[in-house]
Amino acid sequence: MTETKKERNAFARILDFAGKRRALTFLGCFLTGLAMLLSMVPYVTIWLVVRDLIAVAPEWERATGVVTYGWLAFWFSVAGIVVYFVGLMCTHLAAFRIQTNVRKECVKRLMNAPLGFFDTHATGLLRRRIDKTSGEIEQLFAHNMADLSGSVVMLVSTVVLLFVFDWRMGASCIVVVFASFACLTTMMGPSKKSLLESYQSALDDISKATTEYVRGIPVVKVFQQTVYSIAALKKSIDNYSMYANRYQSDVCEVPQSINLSFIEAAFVFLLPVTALLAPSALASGNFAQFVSDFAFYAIFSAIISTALSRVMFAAGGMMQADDALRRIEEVVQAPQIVRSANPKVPEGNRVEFRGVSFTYEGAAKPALDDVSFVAEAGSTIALVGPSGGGKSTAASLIPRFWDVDKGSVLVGGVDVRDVDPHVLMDRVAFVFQDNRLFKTSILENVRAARPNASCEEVLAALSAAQCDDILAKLPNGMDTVIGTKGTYLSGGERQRVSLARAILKDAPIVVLDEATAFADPENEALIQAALKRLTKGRTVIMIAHRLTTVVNADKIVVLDHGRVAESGTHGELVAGNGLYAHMWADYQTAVAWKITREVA
Ligand SMILES: Nc1ncnc2c1ncn2[C@@H]1O[C@H](COP(=O)(O)OP(=O)(O)OP(=O)(O)O)[C@@H](O)[C@H]1O
Repeated sequence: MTETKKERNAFARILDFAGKRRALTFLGCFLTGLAMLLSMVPYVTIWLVVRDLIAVAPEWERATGVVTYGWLAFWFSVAGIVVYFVGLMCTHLAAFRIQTNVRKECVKRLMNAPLGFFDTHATGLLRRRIDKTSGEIEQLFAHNMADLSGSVVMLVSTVVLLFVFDWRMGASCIVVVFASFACLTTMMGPSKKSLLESYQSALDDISKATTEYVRGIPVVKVFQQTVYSIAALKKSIDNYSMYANRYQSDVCEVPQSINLSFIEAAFVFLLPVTALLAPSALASGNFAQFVSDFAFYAIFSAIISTALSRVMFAAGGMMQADDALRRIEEVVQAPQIVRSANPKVPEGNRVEFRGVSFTYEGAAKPALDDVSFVAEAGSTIALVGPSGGGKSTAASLIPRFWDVDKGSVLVGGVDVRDVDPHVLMDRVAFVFQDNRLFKTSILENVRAARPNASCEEVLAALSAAQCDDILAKLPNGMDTVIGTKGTYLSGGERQRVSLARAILKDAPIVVLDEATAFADPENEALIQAALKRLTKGRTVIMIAHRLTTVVNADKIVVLDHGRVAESGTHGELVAGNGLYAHMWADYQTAVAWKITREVA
């Protein structure tokens, strides 16, 4: 019951995207229904011609109405086509608006979704959903609904007409309607619906597995894992193939073939009944009338077949479209960054975590549990700790990639949830571990941080980020498009370009997540110089595994299992002989071992 209500709401919600054209959907359905009625008139006129001919046989010249019937058939056919065309125009106009608005809404929702949402929702899959599903929705509102309403009108009016002359012959034709509806119900029952859902999910999985496989090809080649690496992809293909086969046989082949057999057999049901009734018609002397009635039912049995197959295909289309509606709803209902009704402006650039707890959706344990620390304005605070301790999670809560479950993250004394998202984004620059550069020029990549920056300002930022050597070796300097014609950047080079982006942004708070992660020694020196330039006079929250980069931090916060294990300066923590002191000792040993090996 609740499910039906929910489904209806999904349909109504998507229909809302038609805006002022909403009424066109209904008008279009009405007109296609009317067109079906008009298109049935020629069948009636055919029967009228047959009836008149039977009545005057063999004096055919007395059948004077034939020409009139011919014209009637012609004009009603034309009217039917015109009205159908206008009806489809209406549904298409509404469907195009729905499709455009659904796409716009999806993009808007995704733009406003917390960045963390994209960690759990593959972007390729989201794109596929928006592209494919909005196409299916267009199909639903432009064709399926119109077809279904037209077909239902055709079916209902045929059934009514069937009882006009002889209810017994009519009933013999109706048998097929019941039998076909039984098949339709089987086709569209709850189990088939869940089969369709599983089939669509298997399709999504295959797309995800293929992307992962293609992405992982370098790793596969390096580790010679050709057999194992394809296992996940093969599993998803097998799974898809299993559902595709079941969908084909359970939903498509069996019920459809049974249904089609019934449809084709519509005429056959009529024959035995006619044979049974014929003797009494002969005896009563009304045989001519009886034959003309038979002609009527013979003609309308054919229409019933057409109407039923139309309903069947339209209903199948509706079932698929229904599934598409649910899929797009997931995007349309993507979580949104909640904007405060009364946003406050942060005063200063102090960052504070106050009793922060956060659990990822579906995770058993919190990633952060009652975490508190302060980064004073203009100071550098380092987050260190074992892998999985919660460093990246803590960093991602500052620009609201996620919102906290408990406690608060404050910037300039204001809870980040009370700051306008644009103001917050202007205040915080985030340098990711895995730097994402667009496939465009270096100029545009850097300018993404401040679209109105001049070329000189971009050049100055690139220079401050130690990118002069990169520009010098590229054919068109900063106008070179990255990723084309052999212009690929190394991990360290990409890192420096993204640091230039952060420098250009000129935000007073900088969050650095593993900024030197991909650097070789030569690049690391350059990155350190760029970082020095970027972090000067700003509040810096940095995550680093190389402990040498955090030695000079004003404060080091050690996160372990989502809790603050200890905090203090490097000297204080080493003296404290706690977790950090052990990590430092291990790090020293590792460095000494590396140097020894290099010297040897
Ligand atoms: N998107 C996610 N969904 C569910 N759990 C997650 C997600 N991201 C991280 N986690 C979990 O949250 C915990 C903290 O992870 P986080 O990445 O913040 O740790 P970290 O200290 O930065 O680790 P590392 O040093 O390895 O990068 C881990 O247990 C991790 O498995």
